[in-house]
Amino acid sequence: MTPENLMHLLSNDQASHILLEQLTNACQGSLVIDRECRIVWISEAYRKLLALSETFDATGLPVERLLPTSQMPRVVQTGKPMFVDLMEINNHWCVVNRLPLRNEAGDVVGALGLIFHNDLDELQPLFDKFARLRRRFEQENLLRTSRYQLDDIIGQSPQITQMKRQAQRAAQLDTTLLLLGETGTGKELLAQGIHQASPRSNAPFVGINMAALPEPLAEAELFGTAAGAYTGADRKGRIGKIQLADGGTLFLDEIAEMPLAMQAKLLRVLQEREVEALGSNRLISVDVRIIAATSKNLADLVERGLFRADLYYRLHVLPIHLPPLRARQGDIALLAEHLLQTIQRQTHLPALKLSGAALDWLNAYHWPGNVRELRNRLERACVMAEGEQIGPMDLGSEDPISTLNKLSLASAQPDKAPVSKTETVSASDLKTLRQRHECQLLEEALHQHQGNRTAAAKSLGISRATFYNRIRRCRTD
Ligand SMILES: Nc1ncnc2c1ncn2[C@@H]1O[C@H](COP(=O)(O)OP(=O)(O)OP(=O)(O)O)[C@@H](O)[C@H]1O
Repeated sequence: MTPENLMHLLSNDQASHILLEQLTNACQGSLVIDRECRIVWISEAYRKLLALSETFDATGLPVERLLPTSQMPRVVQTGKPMFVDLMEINNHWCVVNRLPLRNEAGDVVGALGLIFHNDLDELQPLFDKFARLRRRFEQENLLRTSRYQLDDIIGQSPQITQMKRQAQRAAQLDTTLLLLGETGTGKELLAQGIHQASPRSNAPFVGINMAALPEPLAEAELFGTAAGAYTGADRKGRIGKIQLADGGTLFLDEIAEMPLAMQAKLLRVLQEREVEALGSNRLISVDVRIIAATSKNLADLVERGLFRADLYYRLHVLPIHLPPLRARQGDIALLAEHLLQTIQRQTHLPALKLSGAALDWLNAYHWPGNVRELRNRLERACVMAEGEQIGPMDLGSEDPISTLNKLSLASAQPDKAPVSKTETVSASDLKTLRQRHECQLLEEALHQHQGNRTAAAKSLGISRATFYNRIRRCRTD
């Protein structure tokens, strides 16, 4: 790709050409990607910095293939520039500036990245400190970052717009938050977005899923263990997630699964802002913002004595409700388009469009696994579709679980799925029927995946935690 071709992407006017040439000369590397995040231009200096061989043609490659941690796709996606970011490229510390490129109509057509690594001597102490900290964190496997911003939450429905507004306001406050929504509605995405939009964005975002860890492990993970208190791997002691999140945000996913004894300890952290590692009698002050999330009805659990009322009130200061996908009809097409682009970018599968019938099916489906399920179904469709369009069958419209959910759709949205006048199905029949079918499907999926729960959950388009909960319920009923 020549600079002329590049200019064709941007505009043909001479002034932009000269400006780009000057920018390229002024820095020690420049890179341009198009809307699909593929490289359309890479300067000679950048090629040298990356030590690319002379014959290697990088144009047309997804930028993440050349630079796996590149933030350029984010710039294309958000249309917002990113100034003065630190990035290590081939053992050189660089200062990177990234700018969106727009056409005459103002639409983002790509992004330009400019790298500086000469004459940065005065920044050397900063680089050294950054590198030292990073090494330490990597060695201790402690590096945690949040990948998402509030802008990454796709949707224009009134429900999602209101939720984003609430989240934006909540980000500025430092209070504890409780995110309430079904599985796959984007609670973790929202928690990360709030952290990024908060004054704590430069500090760690640490997440823990209470449903994914057995009780004894969960306590050590969260509160840490004191040196010498245990034998084996924990002999040296371990920093708990609460302490790791010091200065930043701690995301407690599936909080309803937290054992009662641990709830009491967490309450102390919330009240006193102090943490005591297992096997230690020393209290350490911590400054963390807690964002908890659940898909359960916590108030109901409190009534049944399964969740502490005092902790519930501490957490319930600022609840944010995430709407289920079936209640955001207007967002389904938008999300599907966005997710298809992401899947195609990440997997390099051919670009496919949804047929009208596929879109109708997406809009009519009940979405028990919400956005996560939508993504999984689209991913599968990209692999299964034989033509240039994705049809309803490619999305799994004939799966037993889809049919099953049409039943629940009938009960949830009576105006969308009329029931024959002669049929009288009681709600409890439907519930039992659904549960029985669901248990069968869960067991079948588990069998198909040789007992691997993560794979089984994935094949059903639900989270691992939901899978654990549901199969536990099936086996105890
Ligand atoms: N509004 C949205 N825009 C774009 N992607 C979304 C949106 N909501 C959810 N997703 C995507 O859907 C997937 C599931 O989201 P996430 O893990 O945040 O859900 P969750 O509510 O925390 O699920 P669980 O309760 O099962 O843990 C992720 O890949 C996330 O990026």
